[in-house]
Amino acid sequence: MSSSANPPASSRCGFVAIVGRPNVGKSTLLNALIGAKVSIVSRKAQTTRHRIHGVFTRGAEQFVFVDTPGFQSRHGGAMNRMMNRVVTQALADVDVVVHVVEAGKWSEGDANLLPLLPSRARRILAVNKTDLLKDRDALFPYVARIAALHPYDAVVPVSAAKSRQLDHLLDEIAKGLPEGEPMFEEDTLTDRPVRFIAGELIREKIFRLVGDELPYGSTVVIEQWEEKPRLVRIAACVIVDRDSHRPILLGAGGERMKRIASEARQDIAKLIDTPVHLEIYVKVRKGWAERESALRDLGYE
Ligand SMILES: Nc1nc2c(ncn2[C@@H]2O[C@H](COP(=O)(O)OP(=O)(O)OP(=O)(O)O)[C@@H](O)[C@H]2O)c(=O)[nH]1
Repeated sequence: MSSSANPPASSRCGFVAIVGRPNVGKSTLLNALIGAKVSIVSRKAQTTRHRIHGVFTRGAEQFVFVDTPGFQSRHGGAMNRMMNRVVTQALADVDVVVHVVEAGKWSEGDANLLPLLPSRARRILAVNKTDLLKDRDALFPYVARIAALHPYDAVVPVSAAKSRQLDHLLDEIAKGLPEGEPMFEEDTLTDRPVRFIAGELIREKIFRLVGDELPYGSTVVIEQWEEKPRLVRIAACVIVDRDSHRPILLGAGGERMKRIASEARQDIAKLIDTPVHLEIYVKVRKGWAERESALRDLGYE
């Protein structure tokens, strides 16, 4: 028998969304899953409708985690319906959705997501914070109760904080990734990808801290990246579409922007393992979002 009898493992790559009501541990889980790997990716020439949160490559499998901003909505009524549409669109073409819940807890916020889980994606229920469970036997009736509400493809109890069962979760996610070449290439640690990720980290803070108030038409540009011996000096610019968006970003007395910058600075410093000095400016460029979305519709980013 020749060794060619074993065909090479085919590669898989796909989009994964992590969803769940606030505070269930989505960010912690994402960080635990991708860890520092987020620092060493660069975008291959390709287009995507998604905002990428992080990319994790494991052997021949590439997991592209995407952002689903609509889940941050805390509004009711018409706003809620609008946000549901945003969520539905964001989830329309992901391959895997991981619905995170907190072990032993189930509330309206959890239930509200069920109708939004797309049936064509692989749907995984991740029962997080299992480390807090006093009675592990209680997990079975809990899972059975939720599984009766929605036809999940898999259920995985995890602890994001203690990194428990994460490989098992990745195995279950991988089953839903379509066969295909990786969209991102693993790269050495050069400026470009790190800058790109730094921009994404700032963007993520904006989404977390400004939430639904800021319409989609904002982007982050890294304007300066200066490496000193023990410090990296970064100047970033947030481009918004309207004058009225600037005070939303800044917050009262500039507090909100201070928090965005402070949280982003900490994440970037962790990413590059060097202290960071970060300044963020806000620039208004009228009509920018429209041009941007027109470009995006044409397949450009
Ligand atoms: N004990 C324990 N705590 C956890 C676990 N995962 C997350 N947490 C904690 O739960 C809290 C919320 O975690 P986040 O990751 O911010 O939750 P989130 O779902 O991203 O929250 P939002 O951004 O509000 O939607 C934090 O205090 C975490 O430290 C876990 O597995 N075990």
